[in-house]
Amino acid sequence: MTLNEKKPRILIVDDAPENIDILVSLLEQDYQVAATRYGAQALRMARKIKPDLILLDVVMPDVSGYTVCKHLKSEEETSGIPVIFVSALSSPLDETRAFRLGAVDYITKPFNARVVKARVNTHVELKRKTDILEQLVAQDPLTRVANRKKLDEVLEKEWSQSLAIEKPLSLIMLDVDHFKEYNDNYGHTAGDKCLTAVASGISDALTRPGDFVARYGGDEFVVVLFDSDAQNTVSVIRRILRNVEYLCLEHMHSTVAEQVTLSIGAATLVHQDAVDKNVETDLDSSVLMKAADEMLYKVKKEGRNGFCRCVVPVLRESIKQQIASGSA
Ligand SMILES: Nc1nc2c(ncn2[C@@H]2O[C@H](COP(=O)(O)OP(=O)(O)OP(=O)(O)O)[C@@H](O)[C@H]2O)c(=O)[nH]1
Repeated sequence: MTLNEKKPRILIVDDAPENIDILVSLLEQDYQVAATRYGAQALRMARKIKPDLILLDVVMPDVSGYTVCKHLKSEEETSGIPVIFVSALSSPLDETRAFRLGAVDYITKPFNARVVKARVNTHVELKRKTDILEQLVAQDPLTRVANRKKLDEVLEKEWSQSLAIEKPLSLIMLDVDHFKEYNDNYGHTAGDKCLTAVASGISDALTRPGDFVARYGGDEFVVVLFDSDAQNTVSVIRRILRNVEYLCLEHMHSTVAEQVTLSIGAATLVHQDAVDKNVETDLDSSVLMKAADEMLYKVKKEGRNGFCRCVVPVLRESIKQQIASGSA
């Protein structure tokens, strides 16, 4: 491990303080260790600190380890955390139940400290490799922003969330102007560098933790902004345009400017109360892509190097439910 690398995090959950003490002293040299005696608190801590591994007792006074494991595996943000049960229960039935619930290992008490450490090391290493693989699967190898597969996943999730809690959702589609000419004249390697720099310019313009950028393909990028109304979306677009302008990437073969510029189309999903002919009731996330793409096409047609945006109205879910139940 290099100096800058953080130690992996381990959460110990055991109702006996003496067991916690033994495990902490065994692991604290190589890991950041947190501990709790309560199942319910273990769930809260797991969501907050996102440990790389959980050592979980079965019999606890409030919530059993089995229940904790079931909850961990059912929630998206904690389902990937490996769980090793450490328990005095040693029947095959107990062990198989733990594995059925998603545990990666089962250690019976009284345990041998060296064996515990060896098993912990193995599972933490496996988790590290899984994390790397998951990141690679979701990443565009050239620009290191998310890839299209990840975009599909994120958009679907944000779309459902937007409908469920009636928050606006914005999608921005960005395309480098005359990128073919850039490639043809400056070469493919310079083209790659240009795309990487543009991707950084876009990423740097995104300020909130949930803001998301993906390479859609070729010289096209897509940004997804949850809970971002039209006004905030315009601010983000302006920041992106400014960042790319500041890159000062020479493009003497563009008809628009002497440097690399972008054309941008954006669409914002807004939730409305009234049923009128302009307000759609049943839409899916592809409508935002389509609307942003149409706006992008408009900008291209009008001379490039700028942006155009629109609003996609959708009927509030709560109103839809009232209509369905006949109370509206
Ligand atoms: N260097 C590089 N070029 C790529 C990559 N992926 C796609 N391209 C090139 O991107 C160019 C996209 O060209 P077009 O779709 O015609 O777009 P454009 O020239 O920007 O035209 P407008 O969008 O209308 O301004 C093509 O020349 C592709 O070969 C890549 O990963 N690296």
